[in-house]
Amino acid sequence: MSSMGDFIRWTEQFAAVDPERPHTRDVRRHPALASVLMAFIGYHVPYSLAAIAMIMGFKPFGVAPLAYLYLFIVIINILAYTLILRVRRISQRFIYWQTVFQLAAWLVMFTLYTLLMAEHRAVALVCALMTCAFVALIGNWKEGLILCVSASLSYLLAIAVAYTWFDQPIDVVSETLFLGAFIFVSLYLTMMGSTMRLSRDKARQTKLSLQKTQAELSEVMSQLERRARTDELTGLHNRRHGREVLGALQLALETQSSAATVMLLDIDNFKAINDNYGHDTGDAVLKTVAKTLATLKRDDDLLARWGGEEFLIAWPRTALPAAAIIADRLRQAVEELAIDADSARIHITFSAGLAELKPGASLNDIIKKADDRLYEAKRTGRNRVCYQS
Ligand SMILES: Nc1nc2c(ncn2[C@@H]2O[C@H](COP(=O)(O)OP(=O)(O)OP(=O)(O)O)[C@@H](O)[C@H]2O)c(=O)[nH]1
Repeated sequence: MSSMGDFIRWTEQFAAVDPERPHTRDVRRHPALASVLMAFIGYHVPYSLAAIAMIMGFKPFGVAPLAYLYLFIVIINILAYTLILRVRRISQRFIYWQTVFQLAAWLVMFTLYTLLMAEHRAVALVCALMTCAFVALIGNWKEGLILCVSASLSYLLAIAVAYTWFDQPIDVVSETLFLGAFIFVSLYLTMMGSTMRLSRDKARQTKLSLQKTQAELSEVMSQLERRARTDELTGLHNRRHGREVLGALQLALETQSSAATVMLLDIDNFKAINDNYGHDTGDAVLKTVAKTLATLKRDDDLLARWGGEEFLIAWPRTALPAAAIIADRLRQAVEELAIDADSARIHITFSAGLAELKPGASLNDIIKKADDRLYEAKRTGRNRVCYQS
């Protein structure tokens, strides 16, 4: 872990609600109970244990173990507050409850240490300062201020109790200086922490909105890309994308020993449909033909709208004679269509030309060959498939 940020992120992940088991660590339903537990884990238990240990005379190395213990307590507080940071986003009520228990904890802590071990009062205050600083970093200035004021008041109260009822000697000047320094530094840290938090939140916000914009942008890009490859009317591949797929198919033939065939088909007398029934009916006919061809094709067959009332089909792993059989089946399927238009039923046919897709040959030449055969089919009576065997 290289920095405090990494540490916070790690503990946030640690404290994150498990989406598979949302009830775990989800304190939304019981903020008060969760807050009591948190306060006990964070304050009362370690402070009480420390106090009990020292009351029982656990001072094998003088003051040093006490300092380590404080350090341990501060680490636990940091973890507890990191959990709060997580929970804050869920329940604002939680943080209020937490603050109430913090006030109680300060009172218990200062009173205990001031009464039992006056010489360690300063250590307690330094730990309070560290906790304040951490709260300021993850919380907001209000919480930092509440902590700072409550710590100062607890300190004053503890001194008053020690002086009045326990006859402890009090050095007013040094106590005042120490408390003044505490208030000054903790307020400074609080303000600094809140500024840091604000800018961190802002950076997080900016990052989120950037990520959102990026996601929207890539969605628009993929939509545009899809549109650039698709024919709007029929939903089939358009000519540009069809050509690309055809090129790839031809390239693949160089390493395969199989054959592939291309077919260009053109709906017969389509102009008459437009003229007699209108452009919308013409569009509907195109869509019906496209749908019929699409339902009869295999997954890796290429079907594209080549332009106007012209379509291109390419069959991989299919030699010319086999393709001719498939083409004729398609021709029959389209011939059997009955498309409703106004009060009439439209019957259509298509003419088609086939050409073998050969590796190394020019794609334009191959398409031209299929086109020549298509016009041969038109010339020789339409509703037929022509190819050069
Ligand atoms: N409704 C509609 N018509 C289109 C579309 N694209 C092209 N056309 C029309 O298709 C007709 C094609 O007519 P022609 O090229 O003369 O061919 P044809 O009438 O099919 O005659 P043959 O091909 O010789 O059988 C033209 O009237 C075009 O305007 C389209 O997207 N929708």
